[in-house]
Amino acid sequence: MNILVFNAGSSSLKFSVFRAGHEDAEELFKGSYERFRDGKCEFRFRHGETDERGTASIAGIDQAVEAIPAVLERFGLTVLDAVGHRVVHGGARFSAAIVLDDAIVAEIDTLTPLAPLHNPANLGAIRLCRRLWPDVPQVAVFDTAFHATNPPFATTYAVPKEWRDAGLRRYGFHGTSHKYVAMRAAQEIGVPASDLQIVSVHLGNGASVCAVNRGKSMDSSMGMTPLEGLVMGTRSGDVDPGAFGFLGRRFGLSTQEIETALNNDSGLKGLTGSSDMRDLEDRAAKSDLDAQLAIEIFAYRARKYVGAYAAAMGGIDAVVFTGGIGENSPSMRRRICDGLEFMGLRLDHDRNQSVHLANRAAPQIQAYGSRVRVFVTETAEQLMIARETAAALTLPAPVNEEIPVAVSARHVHLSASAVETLFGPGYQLTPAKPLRQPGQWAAAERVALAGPKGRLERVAILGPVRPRTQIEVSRTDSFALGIDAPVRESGKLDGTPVVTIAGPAGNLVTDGLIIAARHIHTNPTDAARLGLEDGEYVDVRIGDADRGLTFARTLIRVGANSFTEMHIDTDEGNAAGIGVGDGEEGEILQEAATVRSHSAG
Ligand SMILES: Nc1ncnc2c1ncn2[C@@H]1O[C@H](COP(=O)(O)OP(=O)(O)O)[C@@H](O)[C@H]1O
Ligand SMILES: CC(=O)OP(=O)(O)O
Ligand SMILES: [Mg+2]
Repeated sequence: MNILVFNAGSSSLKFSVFRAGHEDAEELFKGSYERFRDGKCEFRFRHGETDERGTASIAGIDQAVEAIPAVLERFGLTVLDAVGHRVVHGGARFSAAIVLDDAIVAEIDTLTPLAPLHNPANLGAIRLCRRLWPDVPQVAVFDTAFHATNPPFATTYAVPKEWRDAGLRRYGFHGTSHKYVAMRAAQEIGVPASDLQIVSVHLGNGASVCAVNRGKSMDSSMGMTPLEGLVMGTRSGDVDPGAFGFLGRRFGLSTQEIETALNNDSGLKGLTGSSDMRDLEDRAAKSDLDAQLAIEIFAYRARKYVGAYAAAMGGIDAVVFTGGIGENSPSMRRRICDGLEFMGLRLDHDRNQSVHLANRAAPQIQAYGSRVRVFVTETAEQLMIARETAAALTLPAPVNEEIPVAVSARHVHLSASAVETLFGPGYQLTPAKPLRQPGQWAAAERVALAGPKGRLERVAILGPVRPRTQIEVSRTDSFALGIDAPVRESGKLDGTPVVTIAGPAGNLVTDGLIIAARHIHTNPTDAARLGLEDGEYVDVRIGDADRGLTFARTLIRVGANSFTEMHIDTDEGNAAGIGVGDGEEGEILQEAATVRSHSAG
């Protein structure tokens, strides 16, 4: 599948063409237009061995969008199967990528006032593509989506209820970038992101810092709009909202005028006349005091947020720099890190100076002995957008990961008091056969189950003892017993039916009879490798060509020491044509389901 990706930022238009297969998306072409000034801009096109740079007579991002079809034509990239668009603001409505149609485009349009520097260009690209290629599916990938996990105490402004009810809240942006670079750092460290506390520092023309706490965005410096937080190219970042009153009284400015000035004429541009960090660094080197102060303010604000997010998460393992400035300015990285030694972060100045970022490298630039790691890596917004676009459009496809499947025959887990009732006071079960889940075993003893319709003999007991007795049978078993058992997750036993367990020393009448919901046990390492999270549901394909089945809604249960294995019951095994001890394996299908259900409703 060939996917064209648009990434319109506030100062640049980046676009790529990817070939997406089962493995990953491969970037065939990468282009950019940036440094727009005096009706011109710089472009760069990379395709195979070709690397073209030059100046084009293109005045702004909207015009650059219009120029792209001709560029694609020139490079022979005319076969497109999908288009992925960066959309900066997704509001509260869009927390995942979505396939575009008229209604969705109209909804995105309503968010334009909340991202005035971005959404118009994002929509411009969407409309152009819908006009040029009406039959090619298009997907929007939102900057805000990664921050959907932010807790209410991070997203709520302390303002009147009526305003909050009307939707005044924090969202956060650059999510695609923060997600990618945090994941990239975790990969380099070799520890699942779910075990790490990472501060991601995206410094482009727009800039934000994100607290990625155990793999999830917890907070970020941008707010309801991409204006809050850091000093940016043309944006002020944090200012006292009291400024509105002052500016109204002093200059008679309207809210609209103040908003526009804070978005377009502030930040580095407001401080120096130029929004471009390269200009500022050149000028600062020539002793330009405005440029020097602007650089100091920029670094100081970023450093404050790094410290704040370490405190917010209660720890920090790594800082990752990315974005045009974060990737390319060693002096800015040094200024931000200077003074953070107190929290165990020490930079190695030589490493910081000699960063090379080809081929998605993520070099570490902390000093030996620094407790906090410091990474620099090129952001990969387009790659992420291509992946999400492919996922949103592809039916579940095997990820080539085989998971052992175990068919669990009926069994019971007993409490200590149940063991005594069934086997006599002080009785201890005899571990006879270890199970694949560490520490668990099948006992030598057996019990019988009795219901109004019938009895099941020689039912296995799995040890060790548990706080509560649980009896797991198949639907067929429940018919045999004459008891209607519910499908439940292990441990969720409230309101479950009563059954009689018969042992050599006595009978126990107890609730806890369930049909165990199918599930996959896994551990944090395997979960990270497989892209799984505790509590989520996946589809799994099992079985041979004749009777193979896809089991939908299979629960993921991550345990610190679990052996990765899927558990189904005998009815499910029979249906898929596999039996106990068959050594069958299942394939997890990609979790496109959540994304697809969005586009349906
Ligand atoms: N070599 C460099 N040194 C310092 N700053 C740089 C360098 N290269 C790019 N930048 C800065 O990166 C910023 C643009 O970042 P980028 O991520 O490309 O922008 P956008 O937010 O539009 O995607 C500009 O301020 C630019 O000056
Ligand atoms: C959200 C945002 O500010 O994006 P960019 O940095 O691309 O302008
Ligand atoms: Mg950007």
